[in-house]
Amino acid sequence: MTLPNEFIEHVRPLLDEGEMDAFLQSYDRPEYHGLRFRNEAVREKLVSNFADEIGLEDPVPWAPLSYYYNNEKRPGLHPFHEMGLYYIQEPSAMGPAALLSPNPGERVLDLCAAPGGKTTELAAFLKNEGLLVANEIHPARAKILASNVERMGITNALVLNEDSDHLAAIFSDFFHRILVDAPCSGEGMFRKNPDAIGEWSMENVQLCAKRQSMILDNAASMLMRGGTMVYSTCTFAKEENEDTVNAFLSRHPDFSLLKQVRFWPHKDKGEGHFMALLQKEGELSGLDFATRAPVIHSLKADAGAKNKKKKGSANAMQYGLIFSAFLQDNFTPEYADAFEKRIEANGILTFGEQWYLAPPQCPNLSGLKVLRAGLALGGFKKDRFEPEHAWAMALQKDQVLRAIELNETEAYAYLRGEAKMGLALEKKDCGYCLATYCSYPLGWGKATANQMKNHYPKGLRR
Ligand SMILES: C[S@@+](CC[C@H](N)C(=O)[O-])C[C@H]1O[C@@H](n2cnc3c(N)ncnc32)[C@H](O)[C@@H]1O
Repeated sequence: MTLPNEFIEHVRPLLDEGEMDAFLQSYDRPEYHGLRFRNEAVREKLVSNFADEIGLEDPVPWAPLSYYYNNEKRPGLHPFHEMGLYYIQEPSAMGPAALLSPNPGERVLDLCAAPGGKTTELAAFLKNEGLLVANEIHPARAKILASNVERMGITNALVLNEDSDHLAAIFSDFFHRILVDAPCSGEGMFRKNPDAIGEWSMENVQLCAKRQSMILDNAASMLMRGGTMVYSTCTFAKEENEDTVNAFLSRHPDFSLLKQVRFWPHKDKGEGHFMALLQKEGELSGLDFATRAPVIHSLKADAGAKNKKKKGSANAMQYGLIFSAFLQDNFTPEYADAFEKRIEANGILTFGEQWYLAPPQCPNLSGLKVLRAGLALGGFKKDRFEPEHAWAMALQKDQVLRAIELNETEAYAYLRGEAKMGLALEKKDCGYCLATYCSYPLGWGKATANQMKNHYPKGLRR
């Protein structure tokens, strides 16, 4: 691989004497591939039963639930990937969220989040407890972020499409942990993405450094006293790394640097990455203090209010009843009861006809561009409730009354949008059902006497 001379000379002062050869040679070696499991239970089952099938190799030492894999096995094309059982992620890129390692129940912000590698990793730390705000400024990238959040069955995320500046004006001293995975000149990704070499210039390095400082200042104001923040880039440039951090520390004397880490392609099994762990002085408040007035609609009062005027549409109270009936008809009594309790605690958010189970500690959403707010449950078509794919991805097989287990061929057919034919079901077994493979959800189906109709979203079909 041919690297620009100016880039090589720019990196040289960062390396020890004699290290340059090893650095340059690393560009002619194949890249490392990594994946990260959704949670510990999935990790255990897939490592025990499917390690060969998905090409698992050694664990990635710096990130829980993570493994190198053999790319010839193409785990990104396996149904497990669409089922959100793992996320394909460059191994070094797993470092920043692992360094931040938030605790369940905390309020966490991923400020520059798309496509969602680190968001989904932070979610694994949070175990769906606490609030995860995932923000991305670019609208198309924010949509990809939202779909990855849904694929991974995350129920406590608020996905926003905002400029960091606007968020800073709203969320002052709000988060326990913040990840700033800043836009950068991407030098560390040249081996993985050689096209980026052509876009590299010293002007761009300077431009990125300026933008990073602005984003970091925004993040600083959103962090609670005592909270921690990780700043990360996938570049080598000192201007975007140590210099940015040092300039930040001199502008913010209430912050201290706890740790600074660099990954190098000739020393570590991953691409180039930089991360710094920073802390705001003071004591971290408990997790139980009230968040600012949440805009949460109650199940019975506000839900469906927008539709009240529509001819023939149900009123707010009826929507609540239709939804309760849907819960009773499709889920086990244990799940339905627990879900009603979660509704009482978190509230339901309505966006038009779409219902969401709000994330815990949900902030006031007015004035924010919201793509997802908690768990997308579904919407009302006249007097019927139709569940969202996101809900299926957040379920376990034993929580629903009807699940239809598919074999491998049928699982691939399901992901293409095909129905499963040849069933002979009794009336009680007809209705919404969870299509599963290896006992994990693929998505919704709707069973009639002789077939399961496919409800996999058209936009996701292969
Ligand atoms: C390095 S990428 C993030 C990768 C992501 N954290 C992951 O692990 O998948 C940086 C992202 O920041 C976004 N971005 C740039 N400026 C921003 C700003 N002012 N506020 C929020 N996001 C911004 C870019 O569009 C880009 O998607």
